[in-house]
Amino acid sequence: MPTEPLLSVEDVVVQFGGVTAVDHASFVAEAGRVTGLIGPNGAGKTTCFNVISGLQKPTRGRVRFRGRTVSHTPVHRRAKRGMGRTFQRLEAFGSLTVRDNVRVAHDIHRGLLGLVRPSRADVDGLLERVGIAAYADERADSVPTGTARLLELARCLAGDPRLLLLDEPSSGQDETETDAFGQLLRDLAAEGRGILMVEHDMDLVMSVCDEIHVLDFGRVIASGSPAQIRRDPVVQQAYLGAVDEPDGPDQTLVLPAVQEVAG
Ligand SMILES: Nc1ncnc2c1ncn2[C@@H]1O[C@H](COP(=O)(O)OP(=O)(O)OP(=O)(O)O)[C@@H](O)[C@H]1O
Repeated sequence: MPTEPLLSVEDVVVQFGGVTAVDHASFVAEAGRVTGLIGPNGAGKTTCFNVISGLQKPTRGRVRFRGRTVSHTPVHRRAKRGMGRTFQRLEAFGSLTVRDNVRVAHDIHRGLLGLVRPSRADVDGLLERVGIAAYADERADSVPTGTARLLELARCLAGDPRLLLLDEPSSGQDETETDAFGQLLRDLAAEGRGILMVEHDMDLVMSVCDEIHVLDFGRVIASGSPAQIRRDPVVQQAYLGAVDEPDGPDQTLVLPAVQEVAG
């Protein structure tokens, strides 16, 4: 009998007044795989993340996670069931050290504030895992943006999630950091975690994802492997069409991958 995917988004619609932000979108994210969710600015990616994590109720459709429908389950219960999320904006406590931020996240996730403290080795192990141990004693608001993004990931991992929802996790990272980050994502997936990532860095998306879903005007216009997505004419049109519009990060980042194929 085929097993159900870790996460399924099924025929989800989200309307904000007259704006249809998500338009009958269906896609899955599997355990042990890195799944990319890409699309031009305003395509509905963040709204999908909000529906999946529980910040936004779908107008219609449903979300299934680990075999249960969670469309109306509160955020904290989804988190408890194994859903972890990082945000585009940084959420860490600026006046605390990097180490204490992870310690607090650990306490919050385990719901044992003040009763069972994680050991320093547990916390430092997470910092080492994401490659920011050297910043352990720095205030969170003093570290570079790329490091702050990795701190978000460490805080998320403190909850030992089965599914990680990562919203533009590599922004602010330089090329070396992004390469290391890609390897970390592969390692996390190899442990059996599912990763669903919204990301504008197409080199990272194409090198690290097992599967990619492309949104445009709220609709899923393509799903497939990086190679399939690269050569999909509908995807190329969605991005090439965006060239006529004001400059945004999507266009410059995506076009090289598309042109590579065209050439
Ligand atoms: N709370 C809201 N109220 C009204 N419209 C909204 C709201 N949130 C999002 N939208 C609209 O829904 C559409 C999808 O937005 P969303 O932020 O999900 O796109 P996105 O793909 O994440 O974009 P970006 O890549 O720029 O972050 C856009 O037209 C946006 O203006």
